[in-house]
Amino acid sequence: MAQPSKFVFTREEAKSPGDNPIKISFLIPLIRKRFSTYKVVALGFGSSGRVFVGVNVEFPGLPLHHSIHAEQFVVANLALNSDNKLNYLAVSPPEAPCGHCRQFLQEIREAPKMKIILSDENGDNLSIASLESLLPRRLSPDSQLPKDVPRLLEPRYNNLTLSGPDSHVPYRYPDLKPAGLVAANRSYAPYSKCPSGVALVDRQGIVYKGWYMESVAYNPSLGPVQAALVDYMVRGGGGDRGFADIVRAVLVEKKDAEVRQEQTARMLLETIAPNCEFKVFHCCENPKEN
Ligand SMILES: O=c1ccn([C@H]2C[C@H](O)[C@@H](CO)O2)c(=O)[nH]1
Ligand SMILES: [Zn+2]
Repeated sequence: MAQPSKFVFTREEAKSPGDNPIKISFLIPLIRKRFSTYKVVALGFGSSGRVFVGVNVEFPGLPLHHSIHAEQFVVANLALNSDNKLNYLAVSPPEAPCGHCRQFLQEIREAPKMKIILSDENGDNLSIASLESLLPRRLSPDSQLPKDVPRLLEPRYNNLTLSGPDSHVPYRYPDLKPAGLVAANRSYAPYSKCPSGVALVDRQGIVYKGWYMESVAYNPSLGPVQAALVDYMVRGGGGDRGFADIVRAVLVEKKDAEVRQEQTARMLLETIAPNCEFKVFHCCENPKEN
């Protein structure tokens, strides 16, 4: 039987005393023990009743803005598991989500109503604040996007197909190109309209994928490699060997896109997985049917 993920708890496992979802922060010390090298842990309570874990991820050798915040990890974990709502969010005490994450979280529908669980440094004295109260004068996606545009975590399909001279040439590793396209088709890029997806393969031949998630405030956006690394970590990729076990990666994005991930993705992968073979495939939007 497959090992259960340490990054997703089922409804049963997440049951806290009294089965009260707001008490999910009782899980934090447990996770902290498991991930003693990480400093920040976040827990997200999704609409399916599962609890999703996030940790902060730093990349030695790279500028700090490539890091993944624990809260962003939670959001990517929800997205990978197709849970489309984040009802409660807790961060390891005594932290609360930082400003960057408060802004990133705005991309989720009805984000202002999201409940943030706060506690003292021991994890006691729980209280709940709405995200709105923590970020009252925010830049809101509502001012930029029509209501019917799917928000982050809502199902979406970008209608992308592979394009260019090599689009029909099978790649040596047949799983990878379609996985990158599937990821790009789930990417949330409503502002730039430049979606992208990444698929990674480890030494065991297991495929992981993740997609670019944009923020209306641009900088809090999560890159497609970072999102794929969340999948890699959630599913235990690399075991104790970490990212060095990633042997191949593909990026799928639009050719000549205004927001291009290629250079950053290459740099990130070269730094964390020096033996990784990296390939870029281009895509375009299928013409709309009348
Ligand atoms: O809300 C926050 C604030 C910081 N961090 C991480 C980023 C970095 O890895 C470390 C120091 O800021 O903590 C988070 O994960 N969430
Ligand atoms: Zn943060």
